[in-house]
Amino acid sequence: METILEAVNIVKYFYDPVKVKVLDGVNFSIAKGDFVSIVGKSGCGKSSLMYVLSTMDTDYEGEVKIDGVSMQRKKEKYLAKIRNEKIGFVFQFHYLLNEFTVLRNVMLPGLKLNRYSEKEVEARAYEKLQTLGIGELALKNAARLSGGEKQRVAIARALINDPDIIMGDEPTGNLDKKNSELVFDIFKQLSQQLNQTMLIVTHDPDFAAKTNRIIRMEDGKIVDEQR
Ligand SMILES: Nc1ncnc2c1ncn2[C@@H]1O[C@H](COP(=O)(O)OP(=O)(O)OP(=O)(O)O)[C@@H](O)[C@H]1O
Repeated sequence: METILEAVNIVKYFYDPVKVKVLDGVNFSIAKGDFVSIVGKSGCGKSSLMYVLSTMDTDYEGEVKIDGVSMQRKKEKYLAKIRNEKIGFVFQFHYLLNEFTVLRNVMLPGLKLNRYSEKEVEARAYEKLQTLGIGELALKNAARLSGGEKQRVAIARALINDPDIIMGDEPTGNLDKKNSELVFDIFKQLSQQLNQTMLIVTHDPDFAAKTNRIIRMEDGKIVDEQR
C-alpha cells in the first residue's frame, strides 16, 4: 500500500517554564485510503502531534514524511505550498470568512494554488458542495449558516484541491449530537465513496468507532491501535 504520511520517532518539548516532553517517540504511517482517528485523554499530545504532522509546527525531533518527502529543515514557503496542495484541514472552529459567500469560501484555497483558472475553481467548488449535499447553500453568506452547515462548508473547502490527506482536529468538537452525527457521516461517506485518506483527532468514541483505525495516545506516546 502506498504510504501518504509517515511519522518517524517524533519527539517534542514544551518549555512551560520547565522542559516537558509532550511527544515521546511517535511512530506510525498512514496509507492511501486509510481513515484513522487519534484518541486519548486531554493533554496527552494529540493536538501537538497534529501540528507537527501538518507541518504547521516545525520545532520537533524526528521526521515527518509526506508522500515520501521529509519535511525536516524545509523553508516555510515550501511547507505552505505542501499544506495547500496536499493537506485539507478541518478544525473545531471553521474559520470561514463571514464577508464572503459559501462558494467563495470554498474557492479560496483553490485560487491560492494557481493550478486552475477561476472558472475551473468555481466549478470544482460547486461540485464539492454538491458532493456534500449542500449545493443549495452556494450563494448564501457564510455568516448566515447554522453551526452544522458551516462545518460542512469547511469540509468542502478542505476538499477543493483534492488533498492527499484530510486532517481534522476535533472537527465535531463544537457541534451538538445531531450535527456531530451528520459530520461523522460525511467523513464516512468520503472514506467509502471517494477513498479519501483522513486523519482525525477526536474526543468522541462514537466518531472514532466510524474510522478504520483507532490510535490511542497516552503521555505523548502511542499505546494502542485497533483496526
Ligand atoms: N504552547 C504550549 N506551551 C506549553 N505547553 C503546551 C503548549 N501547548 C500545549 N501544551 C501542553 O502540552 C500537553 C499536550 O497538549 P495537546 O494540546 O497536544 O493535548 P491534547 O491531547 O490535544 O489535549 P486536548 O484533548 O485537551 O485538546 C498539555 O500538557 C498542554 O498543556
